[in-house]
Amino acid sequence: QVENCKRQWSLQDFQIGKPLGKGKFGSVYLAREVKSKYVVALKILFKEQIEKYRIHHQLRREMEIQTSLCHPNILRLYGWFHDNERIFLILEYALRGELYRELRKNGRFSEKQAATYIASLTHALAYCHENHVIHRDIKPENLLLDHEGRLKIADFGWSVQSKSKRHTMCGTLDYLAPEMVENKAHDYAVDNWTLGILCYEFLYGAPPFEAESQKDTFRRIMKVDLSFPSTPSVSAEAKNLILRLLVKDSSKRLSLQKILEHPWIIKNADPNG
Ligand SMILES: Cn1ncc2ncnc(NCCc3cnc(NC(=O)Nc4cccc(C(F)(F)F)c4)s3)c21
Repeated sequence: QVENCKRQWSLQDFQIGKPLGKGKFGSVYLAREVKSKYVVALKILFKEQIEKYRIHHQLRREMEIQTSLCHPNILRLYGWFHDNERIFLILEYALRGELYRELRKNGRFSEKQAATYIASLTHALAYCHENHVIHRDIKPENLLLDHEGRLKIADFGWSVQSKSKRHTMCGTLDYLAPEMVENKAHDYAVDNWTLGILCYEFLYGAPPFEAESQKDTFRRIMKVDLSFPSTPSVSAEAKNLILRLLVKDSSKRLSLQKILEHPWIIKNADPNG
């Protein structure tokens, strides 16, 4: 009979390899599906943690969202399974790991590399927004690189399927848009703000509103207290793009389409991602 496409996976189907990373709710391991020898990443979450923090609805939403998204710059969630105490996410394996390790290693990226990453992110976010998904938690830790150095957005644990405005407070401090900091209703434009934050961080090596305390970072975000250090020297076009994204009024932020048409992106981004 025809093999049912949504076959039930179990731990016996996989050989577990080296740990790839540790998260708050569980760890990720390299793994290989025994029959096909296909290499994946296996994220292991503990049910008792998921229940304790009452986030099972988020996990269900992530499954729905992630299994419906298919884009070269979005890390695939192939499926999932569970046993008595754990939930396993079967994920696409990104061989070159977390982008922020590259960023910390190099200090910062060249304008060509930064523009290529921003263009890939913009394509992925445009695809998400077309599918009514706001990621809301785009930060270097959630960006992975595959074997060709292509950027993959991962961890939709905080994303939402949104047709209306959202209120949930989430995400790390440095990347929060003003309307999220004020816990106001927010929409897709929060991801545009975050692109501005990341563009700055890729070029200067640190996010623009970094401060000693959370309070100071909040204050700097609310004031859009942005300054460009004299070193490293960054092109005027790059600064122009950052200034067009880090705008407090979310309706005035450059649209994803306009980012792809921006002179700095046209001039510097590698079209092959
Ligand atoms: C480090 N690394 N290196 C190579 C590599 N290749 C692939 N993946 C890696 N890492 C895993 C990336 C992730 C993708 N999707 C995730 N999803 C998630 O973590 N979801 C999640 C977690 C906790 C709570 C909730 C809940 F309940 F709130 F919804 C949801 S994590 C890799």
